[in-house]
Amino acid sequence: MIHKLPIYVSGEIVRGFGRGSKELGIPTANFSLDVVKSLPESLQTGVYYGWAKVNDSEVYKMVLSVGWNPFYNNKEKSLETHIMHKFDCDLYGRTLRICIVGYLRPEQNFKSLDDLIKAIKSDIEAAKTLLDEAENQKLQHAPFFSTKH
Ligand SMILES: Cc1cc2nc3c(=O)[nH]c(=O)nc-3n(C[C@H](O)[C@H](O)[C@H](O)COP(=O)(O)O)c2cc1C
Ligand SMILES: Nc1ncnc2c1ncn2[C@@H]1O[C@H](COP(=O)(O)OP(=O)(O)O)[C@@H](O)[C@H]1O
Ligand SMILES: [Mg+2]
Repeated sequence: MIHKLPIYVSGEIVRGFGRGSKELGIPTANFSLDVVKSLPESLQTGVYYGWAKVNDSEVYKMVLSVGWNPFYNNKEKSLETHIMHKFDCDLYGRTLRICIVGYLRPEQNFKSLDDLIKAIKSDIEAAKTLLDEAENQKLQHAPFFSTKH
């Protein structure tokens, strides 16, 4: 069964393997294992799009990867958000809030790093367009993003 969307998740940004920026050129803000374990069982692994906010920033578009990163064969499930905004410094320790709006595709293995990068870039383009739809635009104004913490 596919979990009903949107769902809202928040938590501290922690360190991953450092591959996102160095190997892919696409940084992903990782949540802790505690947050990953708190996800509903029925949220299937794969690639999603939605909205993201870091501490009291604006709300930005994002793409999200949920799973074991088959290309790297990770041992722990991860929940990683690429925020579509250029930040001047790193975000470790800050609070990330995300609204998961829609599903794009299952996680895949790829023949080369270049193919993985191409797939993620195409996810980013798809997410940009989908998030411009009126129904999805509304979600960036959800009360979840405006409450103080
Ligand atoms: C939009 C998006 C799609 C992704 N799709 C895949 C995928 O299909 N297969 C895969 O192995 N990893 C996928 N990843 C995860 C990357 O492999 C991962 O972000 C990278 O290894 C960085 O990990 P790190 O945060 O531990 O450094 C995706 C990441 C993003 C942001
Ligand atoms: N646009 C962005 N989206 C996500 N993380 C970003 C972004 N810009 C800078 N960062 C920083 O880069 C880190 C992610 O890079 P990455 O190489 O995936 O490292 P890690 O493996 O520690 O998650 C984030 O934790 C954050 O501190
Ligand atoms: Mg990361």
